Amino acid sequence: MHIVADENIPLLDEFFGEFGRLTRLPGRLIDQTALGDADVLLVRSVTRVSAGMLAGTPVRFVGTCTIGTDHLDLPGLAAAGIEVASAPGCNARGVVEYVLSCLLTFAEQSATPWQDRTVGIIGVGEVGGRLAAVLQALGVKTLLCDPPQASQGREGLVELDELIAHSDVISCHVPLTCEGPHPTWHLLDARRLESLRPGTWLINSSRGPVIDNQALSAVLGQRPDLLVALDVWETEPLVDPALAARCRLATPHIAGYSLDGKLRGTAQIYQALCRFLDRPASLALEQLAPRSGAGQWQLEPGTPPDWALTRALRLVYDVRDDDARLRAMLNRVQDEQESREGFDRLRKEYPLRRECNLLRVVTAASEPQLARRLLAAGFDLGG
Ligand SMILES: NC(=O)C1=CN([C@@H]2O[C@H](COP(=O)(O)OP(=O)(O)OC[C@H]3O[C@@H](n4cnc5c(N)ncnc54)[C@H](O)[C@@H]3O)[C@@H](O)[C@H]2O)C=CC1
Ligand SMILES: O=C(O)C(=O)[C@H](O)COP(=O)(O)O
Repeated sequence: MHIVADENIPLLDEFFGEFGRLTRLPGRLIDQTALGDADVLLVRSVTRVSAGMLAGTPVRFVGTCTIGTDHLDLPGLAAAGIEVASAPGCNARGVVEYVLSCLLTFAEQSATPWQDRTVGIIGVGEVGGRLAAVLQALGVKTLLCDPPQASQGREGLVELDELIAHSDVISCHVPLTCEGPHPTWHLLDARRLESLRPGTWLINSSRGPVIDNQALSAVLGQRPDLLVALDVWETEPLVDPALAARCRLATPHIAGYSLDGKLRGTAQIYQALCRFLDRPASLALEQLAPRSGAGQWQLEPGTPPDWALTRALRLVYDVRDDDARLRAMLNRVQDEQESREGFDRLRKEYPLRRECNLLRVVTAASEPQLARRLLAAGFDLGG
């Protein structure tokens, strides 16, 4: 068997070596010619895969080690009889940590406590659902919008315009879709962006085109009161430098880039391939992954209780580091091609980031009450 895979997928040899020959390629360079006689294609989010691309190749299985699937032509691949697997939820915890870190940063920048703000969450699936759970456990008021779930009878959800009208913070966690009853392409368009409440904090770690970037740049030019964090960009890997300059936080699509999240993605696709080939999945992530990050964080002795959670979050992940790296790259590059390459390099050479064990950090700091609330949220805070 011949497997062609994005070189940025970790543990490729360990999980897929037993299946046959492995060819690693930069994800953006995988095309029909590169596939050659491949039977299996393993990608992350930067490789667009359609039935046309696979026509004439032996590929019968496509696995994406990511949550998002907008880079795959799912109906076309299904019609061509090609099996497709993705990795739901694999890096959701990392994205939640990203959003929490944005909240802390905006709170510091605006000298406003984030716990007092109403957080509107658009898309309440793996990421949005976990974010809502942890915020609610911390006593933060949330407004949730998810029309697909509403149409299936889920209660307690609001319409998007109502969410916008009543939220101090808005965080987007929808898939990118252009068709169907609830498309998300330009979900936040000029009209909705103009209607944001004064001082709104807006965070997008879903997909770039969920927000009309041109409209956002124009609105930010008129509305310095809005604090915006963008992890994803409409023209990725190209970042509009003027828009980045108007955002308070700008990062290169790394919200879910914990090592743990990436490894989970690989393991989920390994299991899916084993199912497809009807063979036992003999390898488990626990055997192959480096030891968990648990225990590496310690709060300073005497950290005041009301500061413990903030310190714990900052220790685990600090979005300001990723923001600084992207801005340094944007300042350095001479042209758009260098900018594209710089964006991809920041992701390829991403520093080691482990998911948090907030609960352990907080418990170690003798914060039993806080720990109990976090635990009650059902938020999986790490092993
Ligand atoms: N920046 C990053 O590093 C990462 C980005 N993502 C992106 O985040 C997206 C969400 O991830 P998950 O929560 O795991 O996906 P999910 O599929 O579990 O949840 C998405 C939710 O959005 C809802 N939804 C769909 N259309 C909607 C609409 N028009 N308005 C409101 N809600 C709508 C769905 O009903 C679903 O409940 C992914 O599709 C991916 O594109 C995911 C992981 C990492
Ligand atoms: O899982 C997703 O969906 C994501 O957005 C990934 O974190 C993106 O990772 P790459 O495909 O860009 O490595």
